[in-house]
Amino acid sequence: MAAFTPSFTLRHLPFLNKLRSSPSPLLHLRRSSSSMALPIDASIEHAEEPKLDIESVSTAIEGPNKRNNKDRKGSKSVFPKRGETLELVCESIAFKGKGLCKVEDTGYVVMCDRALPGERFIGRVTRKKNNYSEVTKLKTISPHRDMVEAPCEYSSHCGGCKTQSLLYEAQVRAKEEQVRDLVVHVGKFSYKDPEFDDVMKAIVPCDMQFHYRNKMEFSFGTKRWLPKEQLHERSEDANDYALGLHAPGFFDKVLNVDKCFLQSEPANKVLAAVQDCWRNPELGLSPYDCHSHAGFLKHLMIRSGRDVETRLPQLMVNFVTSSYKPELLKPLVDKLAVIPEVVSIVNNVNTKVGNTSVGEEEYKLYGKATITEILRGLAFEISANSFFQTNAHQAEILYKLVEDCAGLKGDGSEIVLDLFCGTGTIGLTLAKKVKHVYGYEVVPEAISDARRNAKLNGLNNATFIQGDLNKISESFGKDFPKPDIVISDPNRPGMHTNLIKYLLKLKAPRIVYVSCNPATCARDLDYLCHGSVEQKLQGCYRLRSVQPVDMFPHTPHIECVCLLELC
Ligand SMILES: C[S@@+](CC[C@H](N)C(=O)[O-])C[C@H]1O[C@@H](n2cnc3c(N)ncnc32)[C@H](O)[C@@H]1O
Repeated sequence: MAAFTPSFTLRHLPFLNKLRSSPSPLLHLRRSSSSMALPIDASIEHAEEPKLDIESVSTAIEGPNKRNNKDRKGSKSVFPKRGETLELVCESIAFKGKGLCKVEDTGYVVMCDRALPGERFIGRVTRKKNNYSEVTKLKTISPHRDMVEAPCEYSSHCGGCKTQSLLYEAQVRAKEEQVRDLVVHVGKFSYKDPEFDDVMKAIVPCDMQFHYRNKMEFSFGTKRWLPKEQLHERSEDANDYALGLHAPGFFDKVLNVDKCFLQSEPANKVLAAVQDCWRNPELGLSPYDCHSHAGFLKHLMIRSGRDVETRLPQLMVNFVTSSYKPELLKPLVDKLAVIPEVVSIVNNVNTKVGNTSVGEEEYKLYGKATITEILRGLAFEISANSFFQTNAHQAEILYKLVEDCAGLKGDGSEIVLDLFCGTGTIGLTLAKKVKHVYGYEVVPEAISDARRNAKLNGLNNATFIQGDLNKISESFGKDFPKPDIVISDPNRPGMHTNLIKYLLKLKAPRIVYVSCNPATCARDLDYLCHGSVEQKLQGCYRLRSVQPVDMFPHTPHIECVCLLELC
């Protein structure tokens, strides 16, 4: 029986779509030929240094552009030169939401930010990567397919939403196709296997396509970023401060925004109130300058939740500043405290030059230090810096899928190991049906929240332990009985090789792998099912299902819930 070998000459989706409709009954869902020559292996084998970037993934999907520097006519280089302009048509959306295009005649792959399927445009080559080139769009000749009017005025510049002008159905279709491609080309599962279409579930769309984010972090900046066509509007006014979102690709430039369609209406009231007054010279507030390191205000974080009893919205406002000067924040606090939904205002003080929102110290300025949210019937307390699912509405669906995959007997006999447990949400939503939940997480505050959340919900069969799962030692696992079900929900880099080694030795009957990065997820599924000679891993799991879920409409992010069963 022939195994599937991803070919360098694969066409992208049209090819896969054709194959999908005619699966061969002779082939099995198994590792493709071990003689994978794709350079992806070198860049994605190491979870400790995850280098699964757009380069490796586009290579994985497309195959590298041939190393032959002549085209078929033998005269012209296939590699477009830096600065060269090309007329291109976007074929599909690839990893990280970039538009994938091919140069006419040579088929050379170029990636362009914000190019959407069907769009014909002029692009300038800006960068040559190993196997493809990056292109900046100069001018659209004809628009993309499935075009809709974007409701947000910032959508064509803001780094947050990249596909607002693409019909939602087309967005989810593209995400579903990306997951399939990654499972085949990075995960090395064969689409020709008769089970493949059963394993690959249709994406679950999000029925709330705007205002779904419960956490937004806006940055303060000394100089507002303007798109080229608005540069003439730049005022010569010394106070050209901005509060908004980072311009795509710039850590130091901020696009000023007065309203964001991804956050709730009450959260927009907070943003508007701050925008309304923070530049007032009488307040003496200054934005932090990440070059000179002068200035006070770093970020404005707004978190939304719901009151457990009334189910009414409640908000936490977190000012991240470079020093502790509560008197400077007082006028802002007074202005925000009158917004009925605001129940908590805190100040994270980050004195370091780094511009992260987690401070060394946190001070409560108004109300409570936490807000609450309800998920699968349980109440959760959330503090400023702990991880909580950013789309709580869709998290209900995600967690239901996790529970379905866990396939609990419901007799209270099973042990669940909840890896990367955050504030304990997944484990706790399963706790009532199992004997005990053991949760592991690196952030100490999240562990405190998880313990508090267990108490809050009257659950005393959950143990949460703080630890770095990238640094597990031989003794890991000695503190808990062998689990029946492992839930693993790592952040974007996926699982460390040592953790995968541990899981392969542990041999729990089921692993439910929840992922926010289908590329690293596909790599880890490959390790768990097929093993790796280079990493000395012997795979022992069978992939039963991969369920993509759209948690973040209009953005390139894709969540997946995967079920693995011990062979
Ligand atoms: C995608 S979140 C999942 C959280 C949780 N399962 C949930 O659904 O809310 C990933 C979590 O992994 C934690 N994390 C990241 N790296 C870690 C590491 N090396 N060891 C342990 N936990 C880690 C993060 O702090 C974060 O809480």
